[in-house]
Amino acid sequence: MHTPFIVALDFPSKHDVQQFLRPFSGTPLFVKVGMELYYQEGPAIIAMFKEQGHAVFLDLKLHDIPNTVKQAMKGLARLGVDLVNVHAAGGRRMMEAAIEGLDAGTPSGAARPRCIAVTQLTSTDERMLHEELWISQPLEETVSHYAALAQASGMDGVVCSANEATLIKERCGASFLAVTPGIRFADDSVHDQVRVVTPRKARALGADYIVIGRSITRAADPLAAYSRLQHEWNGGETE
Ligand SMILES: O=C(O)c1cc(=O)[nH]c(=O)n1[C@@H]1O[C@H](COP(=O)(O)O)[C@@H](O)[C@H]1O
Repeated sequence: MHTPFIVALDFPSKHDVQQFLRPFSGTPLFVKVGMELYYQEGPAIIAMFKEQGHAVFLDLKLHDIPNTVKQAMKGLARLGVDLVNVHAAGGRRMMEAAIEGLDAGTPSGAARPRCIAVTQLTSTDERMLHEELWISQPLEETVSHYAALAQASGMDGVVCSANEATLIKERCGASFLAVTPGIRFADDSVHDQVRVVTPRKARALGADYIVIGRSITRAADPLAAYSRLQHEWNGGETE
């Protein structure tokens, strides 16, 4: 099993990432490669992380017609990543197609990458949901509904705020993964996130994995920030 700490490597280039990772040398991490880095560096950056022994979450949040998602996932499975994602808003058939593509692209003998669905972005609040997206249900119920739809479509779990993890576990069962971004230390800036939770609270609420970017990557001492994350996840207080 991988470490529960997924570090979001939101950097513009391989050079910047290498500089950030230098103090961690020798520590196998669970890294997240998102649009910013992948669109610049492509599959080679995934191969580099795998060679260095890191687990990889390739976060491209696919959301398109079923056939396009299926064919794209076939290619992503060949990269040997551990985790990928889609937007649950793409609907049941799209999510089923994502799994079909992953099954078809996974090399024989290898494990299929796990696939999770974004319920509602952690930058979304209740007002946005109603006034901009025109979703009339309460946010928590919407997240819970999307999680149930994702599960019925064959997903391995969801991306949600840790605030919703308990609800999702009650509805979908303990083994359905809750991967939770929007993680902040109590004294951190929230930036563009809205539904934020501390590492310690995220664990108490039932998160399986926490995704954390700027609180580590922009910290004055990233290694110390990563240690603080482990400490707080394990129930420790920070002065
Ligand atoms: O799918 C994601 O990883 C994701 C979903 C979501 O709802 N919210 C969210 O913040 N993320 C990602 O998680 C990371 C959070 O980064 P920080 O806000 O810097 O900790 C970013 O790379 C986002 O793209």
